Amino acid sequence: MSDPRPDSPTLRLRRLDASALELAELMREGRITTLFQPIVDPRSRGICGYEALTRGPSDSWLHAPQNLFEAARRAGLKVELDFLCMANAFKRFVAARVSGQLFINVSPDTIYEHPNFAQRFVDLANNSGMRMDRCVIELTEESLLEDYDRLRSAMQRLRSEGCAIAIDDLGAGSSGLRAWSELKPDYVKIDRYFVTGIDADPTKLEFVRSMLDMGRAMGCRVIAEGVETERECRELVDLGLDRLQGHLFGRPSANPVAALQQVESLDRSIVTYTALLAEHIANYVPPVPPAMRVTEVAELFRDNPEQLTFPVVEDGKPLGVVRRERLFDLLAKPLHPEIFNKKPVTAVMETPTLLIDSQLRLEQVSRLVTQKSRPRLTEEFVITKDGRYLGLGQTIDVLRLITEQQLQSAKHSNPLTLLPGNAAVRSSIDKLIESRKRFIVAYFDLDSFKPYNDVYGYAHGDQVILHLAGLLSSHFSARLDFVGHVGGDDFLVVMRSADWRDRVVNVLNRFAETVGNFYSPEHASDQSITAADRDGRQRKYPLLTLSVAALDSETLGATSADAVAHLLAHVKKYAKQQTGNSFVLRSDDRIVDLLANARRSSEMLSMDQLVNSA
Ligand SMILES: Nc1nc2c(ncn2[C@@H]2O[C@H](COP(=O)(O)OP(=O)(O)OP(=O)(O)O)[C@@H](O)[C@H]2O)c(=O)[nH]1
Repeated sequence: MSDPRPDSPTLRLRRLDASALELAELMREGRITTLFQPIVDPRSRGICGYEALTRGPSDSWLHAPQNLFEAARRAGLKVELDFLCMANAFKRFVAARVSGQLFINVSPDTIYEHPNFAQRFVDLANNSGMRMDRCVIELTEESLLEDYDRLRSAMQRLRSEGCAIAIDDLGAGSSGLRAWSELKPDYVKIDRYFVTGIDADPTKLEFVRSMLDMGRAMGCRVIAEGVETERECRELVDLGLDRLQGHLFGRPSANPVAALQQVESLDRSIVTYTALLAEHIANYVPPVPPAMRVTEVAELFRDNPEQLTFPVVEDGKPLGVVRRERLFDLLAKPLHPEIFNKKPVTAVMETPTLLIDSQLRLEQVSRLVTQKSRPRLTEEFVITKDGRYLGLGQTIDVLRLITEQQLQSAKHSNPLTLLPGNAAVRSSIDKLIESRKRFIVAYFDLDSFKPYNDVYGYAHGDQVILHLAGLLSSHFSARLDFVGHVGGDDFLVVMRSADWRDRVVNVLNRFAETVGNFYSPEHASDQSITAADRDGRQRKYPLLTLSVAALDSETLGATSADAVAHLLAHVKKYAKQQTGNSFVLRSDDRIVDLLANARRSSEMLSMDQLVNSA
């Protein structure tokens, strides 16, 4: 019986059989298209590579890669199709002259079936002028088989040529973790299932976090694919993903895009990156061999009007650089073309030249490149990885990234204490609520700070604020807790340490012990100062104390940082009404006075009482 549905299995099988001929024809005619989708480094906010994706002719049923490869498998043409795709991708990528790596899909079946896969891969790359150390082989997890010895030896050979290895779609099949442990890839790509909607799904978040932890432990970079929304991107950047890929950054296109369009979540991410490294600014410029003649290099410069520098590289080792301006100045002199044109480029290259290791931090790079008496912003230098040429860097990029990073952290931090400000605290609370993590948030506020400022002046007031900031930073865990300075004498601490109560009490005790240091001996012995109140009347004020108002997220029911702030305002009012150092917590529907608790039997006030009293 025929099945009339257009997507029915019967129709699909019939089409597959009929398409064997069509496939053989389009392979013969080379009517296979390669598209390139950018892969982004969130640290440098730039494109660092592209995945090559194959498509059949757009007017054919074989346009979709799934149909194309399935038809090839049934027709026994899978291996040949794979090699055709590789050759196509190499050719188009080299012709596009973009920088970065090329991620190229290889099915492990092809490696098993072809007796000498590695050699054929190397030959194809060499024939297209594609450097092996720019290639990343993506092995699809679904088809990873048990013959790891075979796979490993092919990968070893390719690695020795400089090629990197990635495991694709991690989490989609069942063999990914074993492949990860057996093959020790340079990259793993997390299946898009875990990425889609990660911002609203705590389980997916935990999965990705664990994969990232494993990646860190194994020295392997983790890529998230299928990133489509700003919210997903923000979540992934905050988690610390090494690479991102998806429609948000660019759809697959025949001409690889050289620059990333603006992505708000990347620009606005408040991330304290460990370090920006030289590798983040390396821009791959095809090098020239030392034997290339000066006249040919001059021709290259003419063909590439934007190019200011070409590296001279032999077997991966940088020998020097040749610069446009100097070369043309030289050739402009009488008789010089005749003298130099036929000479190899080594006769005119700049050597020794500055070589920067890819792992140097940008601050160190900046020091090295600006050491010259008159550093030029557009001057390029060579970046190496393990002594081999990786790309060129520009002084202006070093300075741009350092400045951007400084602006980012300045924008989000308090200018006096340099602690994160409101935006960062809110985002940390929102994130904990979204991931349903328990936390205690506490407001620290100085009591009667205005009179202190009036008597001692702003500069002394600043010293007290800095002292309190120091106490908070040193008493809370940098890993689990988050100390923010939300303005004036107000601090917010988001606590996840189990011993949070002790930590708060210790801050209060330490503050009480040290506050006398900020007063004159008379005021300290008097335990008070005299200042005008808000109505202009002189009155006595005790030495500075702290009010701490805290909320337990378990009993909150709050769905956002705004709601938390609203609830906290009530608790703060109650804390402010207590004399001396105070520490109150809203837990369930009650306000618990924790300091009073420590001294005498628990004193509790229901929320109704509190709201009525406020
Ligand atoms: N020295 C200094 N003072 C500041 C800074 N920012 C705000 N202030 C002052 O801090 C005081 C804060 O005002 P309030 O919160 O009403 O002061 P308070 O007297 O502690 O009032 P309560 O919190 O109700 O006890 C004001 O006098 C502000 O001018 C700052 O960066 N440095």
